[in-house]
Amino acid sequence: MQTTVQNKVVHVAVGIIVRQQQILLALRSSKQHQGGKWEFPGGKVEAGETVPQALNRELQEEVAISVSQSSPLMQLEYAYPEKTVLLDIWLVTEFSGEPHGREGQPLRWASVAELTEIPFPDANQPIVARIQQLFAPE
Ligand SMILES: Nc1nc2c([nH]c(=O)n2[C@H]2C[C@H](O)[C@@H](COP(=O)(O)OP(=O)(O)OP(=O)(O)O)O2)c(=O)[nH]1
Ligand SMILES: [Mg+2]
Repeated sequence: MQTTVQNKVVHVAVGIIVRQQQILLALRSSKQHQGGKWEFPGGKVEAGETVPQALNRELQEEVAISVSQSSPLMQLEYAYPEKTVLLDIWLVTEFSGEPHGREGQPLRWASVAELTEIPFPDANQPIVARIQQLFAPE
């Protein structure tokens, strides 16, 4: 008999945090899923939360900023062998606080051009393409 291992989709709020044409990245720890890759900060949406609420909470917990302006950019579902994620990706264009890795994770600001050279989780390629499109000169 064939068994299908497909747990429910994990809904994740992800922030593309922009300041002076650069984007904030955080290094996922080697112990995490997709560890050792750079990510756009964010995390799982909890029961009863809206996505903007989850985004604000996660960005506060992970990089110590408060979102003051954001807009939805795209949604992306991706099936890793071990789980499926629904990435709910928001552009964060205004925030307060100076970002730092509150969980000890290294942070970096990357230009849009640099994004193609950086190792991201496998799901992220369409996000990078969308950001490049967004920032492309006319
Ligand atoms: N934050 C973030 N997660 C991503 C990206 N790309 C990608 O595939 N993911 C996946 C990795 C994880 O399976 C999931 C996010 O979960 P997470 O580990 O950040 O969740 P969390 O912050 O709530 O952390 P935890 O408390 O469960 O450790 O989404 C990305 O760019 N940013
Ligand atoms: Mg996270």
